[in-house]
Amino acid sequence: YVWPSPYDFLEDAYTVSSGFADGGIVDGVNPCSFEPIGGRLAGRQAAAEWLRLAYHDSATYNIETGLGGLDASIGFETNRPQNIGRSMNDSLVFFAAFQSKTSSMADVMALGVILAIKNCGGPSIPFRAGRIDAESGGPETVPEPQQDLESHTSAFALQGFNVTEMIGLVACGHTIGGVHQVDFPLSVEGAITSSNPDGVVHFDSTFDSFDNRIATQWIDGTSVDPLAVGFNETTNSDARIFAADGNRTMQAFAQDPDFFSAQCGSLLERMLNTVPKTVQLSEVIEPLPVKPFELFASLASNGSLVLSGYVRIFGTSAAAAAASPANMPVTLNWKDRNGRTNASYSTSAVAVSQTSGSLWGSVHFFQVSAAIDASLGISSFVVDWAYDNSGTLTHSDNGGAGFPFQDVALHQPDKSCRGDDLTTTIYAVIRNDMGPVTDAYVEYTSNVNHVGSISVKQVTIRAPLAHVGNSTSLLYDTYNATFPTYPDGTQTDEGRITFDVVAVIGGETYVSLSNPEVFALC
Ligand code: HEM
Repeated sequence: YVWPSPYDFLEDAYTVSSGFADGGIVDGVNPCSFEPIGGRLAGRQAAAEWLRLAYHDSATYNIETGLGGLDASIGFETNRPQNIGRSMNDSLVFFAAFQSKTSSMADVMALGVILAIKNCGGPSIPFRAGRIDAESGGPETVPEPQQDLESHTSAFALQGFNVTEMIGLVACGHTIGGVHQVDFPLSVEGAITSSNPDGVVHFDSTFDSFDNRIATQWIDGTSVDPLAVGFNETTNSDARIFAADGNRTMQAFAQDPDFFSAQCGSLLERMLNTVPKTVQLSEVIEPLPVKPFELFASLASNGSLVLSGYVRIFGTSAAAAAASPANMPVTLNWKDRNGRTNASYSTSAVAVSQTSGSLWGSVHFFQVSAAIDASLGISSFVVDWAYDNSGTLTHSDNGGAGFPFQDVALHQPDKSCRGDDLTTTIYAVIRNDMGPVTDAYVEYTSNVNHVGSISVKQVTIRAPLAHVGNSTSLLYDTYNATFPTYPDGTQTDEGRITFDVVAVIGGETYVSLSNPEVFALC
């Protein structure tokens, strides 16, 4: 895809997993053994909890009706016996922080699982976005360990998975994590200690590695899986499932770790992409090689435009990994508002001193700060860059047309502020030399409790921008809008707040997209 896109936030979170501009999701599952709630719950494993959560959410799918699947309906289902334990709500609370106008809970869950599995040494699962959160719970179709093989086979068939695929999915799910005595006393006993307060018994000896150990131990008779060799025959559902095809699938997994990894990759991809039939998923989202990050233009006190923010460069090559950002030439060349280029429409971006990490390659950030003559303006830019000073420059033009950039409706972040009375005031400047401004407003998206679920849902309000007067430039007028930070009173601090600044002039709409929440006090 090309920038800007509604998927930019998810792409950022997918791509950057540590350091500067850290997306923040991987921090919840790094290392793979990491306990939830910032490492405070001994014996529990966030990565495993996320994967179980996503499975239980997707398990409401019905292939005959095309309803259910990964739609965050799990938020309304956590009080069911099938979903026993604190883990599901803990995971949902973690994910809620990443919900926004452009990232549903179901998308964040899918992304979380993909990042967690990769970080645990598992396969690279392609990520698609576009899931829509359900408004209520789904049917009670999550399999339970005391059920017989026939029930499990038909439950998986209803979700669209045959017997071989059921064996695969269960083995891929049960290669990390384990069973907790506090929640499953019929399957685990004598495991609770002071350092293991929930009494977890892992499925295999490498619970913190997404590997084929679950299969090798099952095949060579050293399995420790409480749902396979547990004291209670009735709840040994893994044993019944693993042997459902005479152990053929488990044997193949045990023999070939690459086969296991590849099968898990494609089965889990299908599981995560099991969505209600009305939902259209996006194309696969992969890191863009060059992408702006938090790049915006505003009007300075001397009347010139200032372009500020960052450019991100991502690559998977050895050169990308070896590059030292301080030695990378990165130049941003823009076109003025009439589409013209000029040698002086250029600025060097400076390497950000803090490094960044990605699970998928190497990622480097460069800071942009350029004054632009307001009368000339800007309409798009390209980035010319190389991994070292002697290298030939790569010309990145965002798929051909350059990175589009409008200079008509600009948020003024240094003026916008929050009142003590929980109001937010957004300041903007809008060009005054293009004809009458027929409409101007802020579209502000915040989060309200999703009653019945611990996740949140988004509410967007439109606040008209009122004309205030002049600005520091003869070419721009100042506008502002004041509205409640939590517009309908039931807002929560969870989830991300973003807003767009919009101006309509001569039938054209100009938007300053996805500005971050305002915290400065008035
Ligand atoms: C017949 C099908 C299945 C049954 C009966 C079953 C049952 C269970 C049970 C009883 C637990 C223990 C939960 C706890 O103590 O917190 C568990 C854990 C887990 N399950 Fe399954 N499961 C099934 C299929 C799957 C599938 C298909 C996946 C994913 C693809 C999956 C992923 C997990 C994970 C990751 C854990 C570990 C959770 C943790 O350590 O907190 N399960 N499962």
